[in-house]
Parts: sequence; structure tokens; C-alpha cells
Amino acid sequence: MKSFEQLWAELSEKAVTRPAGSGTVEELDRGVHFIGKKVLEEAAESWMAAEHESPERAAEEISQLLYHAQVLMIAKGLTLDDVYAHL
Ligand SMILES: N=c1c2ncn([C@@H]3O[C@H](COP(=O)(O)OP(=O)(O)OP(=O)(O)O)[C@@H](O)[C@H]3O)c2ncn1[C@@H]1O[C@H](COP(=O)(O)O)[C@@H](O)[C@H]1O
Repeated sequence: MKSFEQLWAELSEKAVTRPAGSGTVEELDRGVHFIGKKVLEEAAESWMAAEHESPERAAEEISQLLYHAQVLMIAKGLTLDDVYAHL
């Protein structure tokens, strides 16, 4: 288990060190357009899981939505504070 901030630290480091086999690095290389579609896909799956599936399944899909939102932030050069400033 990891927190939102722990995941952010891990993904930010991988974006710099670019370890082989990282799905994050692969997504970053594919760019904002590809990552944006993943965000939409996981948002839809989160919605459907919340409407029709168990709380555990909804939590799983929402975790993927948060992951892809973080990858999109990194691709766009944003920091956590850039986003937190709007909360
Ligand atoms: N939390 C996640 C995470 N959530 C989702 N995904 C990716 O998001 C995609 C969607 O997952 P699923 O296959 O379950 O989704 P699906 O909709 O059924 O099918 P597809 O989207 O794959 O077609 C997959 O390619 C996963 O690899 C994630 N990939 C990585 N992480 C975390 O990010 C960290 C870094 O990952 P790497 O960069 O791969 O080392 C890891 O330690 C994980 O904790």
C-alpha cells in the first residue's frame, strides 16, 4: 500500500531515472494525448465500478485513475503544489 504522495515521489523519480520496464516511462514517452485517453478510460471504469460493482472494485479502478492523473501531471511538468493550489 502507498499514499498519493508516495506514489508521486516514485513516479517522479522514475521519470528522471527511466528504469527499464517501467510502464510509467513508457506512458510518458507516448505523450499527453495517450495519457489523456488513459485518464478518460479509467474515469469511465471508475464510474461503472461505482455504479455496478463492489466497493473494492471501485477502489481498484479509482486507484488506476489517480495513477494516470499523476502520470498526466508529470507529462505536463506540473508539481503537486500546482494542483493543490486549486483545492
Ligand atoms: N498504481 C499503478 C497503476 N495503476 C494502473 N497502472 C497501469 O495502468 C494500466 C491499466 O491497468 P489494467 O490492465 O488493470 O487496466 P485495464 O483497463 O483492465 O486494461 P488496459 O488499460 O491495460 O488495457 C496498466 O497498464 C497498468 O500498468 C499502474 N501502473 C503502475 N502503478 C504504480 O506505479 C508504480 C510504478 O510503476 P512502473 O512505472 O511500471 O514501474 C508501481 O509501483 C505501481 O505502484
